[in-house]
Amino acid sequence: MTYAFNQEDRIRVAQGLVDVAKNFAEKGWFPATSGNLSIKLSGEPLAFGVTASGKDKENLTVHDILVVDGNSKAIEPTTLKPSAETLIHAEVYKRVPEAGACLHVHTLYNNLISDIFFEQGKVRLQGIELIKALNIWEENAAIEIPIVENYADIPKLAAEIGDVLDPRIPAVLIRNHGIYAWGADVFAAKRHVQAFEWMFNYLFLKLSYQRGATVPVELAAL
Ligand SMILES: CSCCC(=O)C(=O)COP(=O)(O)O
Ligand SMILES: [Zn+2]
Repeated sequence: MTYAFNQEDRIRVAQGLVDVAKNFAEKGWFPATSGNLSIKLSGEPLAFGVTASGKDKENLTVHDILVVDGNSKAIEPTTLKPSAETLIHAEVYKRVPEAGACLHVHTLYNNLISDIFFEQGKVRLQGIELIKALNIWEENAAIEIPIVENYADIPKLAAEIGDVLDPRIPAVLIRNHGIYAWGADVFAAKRHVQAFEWMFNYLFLKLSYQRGATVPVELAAL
């Protein structure tokens, strides 16, 4: 298969990744080099720009991005190694053809929620205004975000994510690991990550209050 992607498109993708990384880094969403990000290049066959493995995403530059194919193999000359979790991005793009960007962050609240609700296989959110950020507009809407085990075997983890994902819900949680969320473009994917993170913070604090916990002032002020 010949890959002849447009260099202007490549620049768009690399810059888009740097911009979204800056936004998430300001929120502290890339602890200890965790997280990875991708944006699809235009056209067929599947090719996407993805962050290189082990880079400090808090200081991401366009030199930390490489272009890979649907098998997660680099399709340009590079010394960079694609993210260890690139297969998950490829799986999302194969299962959700309309997805144009896929973003992964490890945060405290997505980890807590993924563990608390793991046995149920999903976490339900209902009646929260930010559900509308997912383009779901019905009154008192309820959504369920699937949760999968954190397999060390990445092909197995990617396949499991592909099996459980619900095309109506643009995210999957990995137990005690983080969230993968996607959207038609990087703007939508970023909005989805931000909405889920806010709702997980909300849910955790609400559960804590209901169970009689005294919530630290700095968290209560979020
Ligand atoms: C230090 S975090 C462990 C790996 C991980 O889960 C992650 O998101 C970052 O991996 P990458 O290869 O994309 O740097
Ligand atoms: Zn990760």
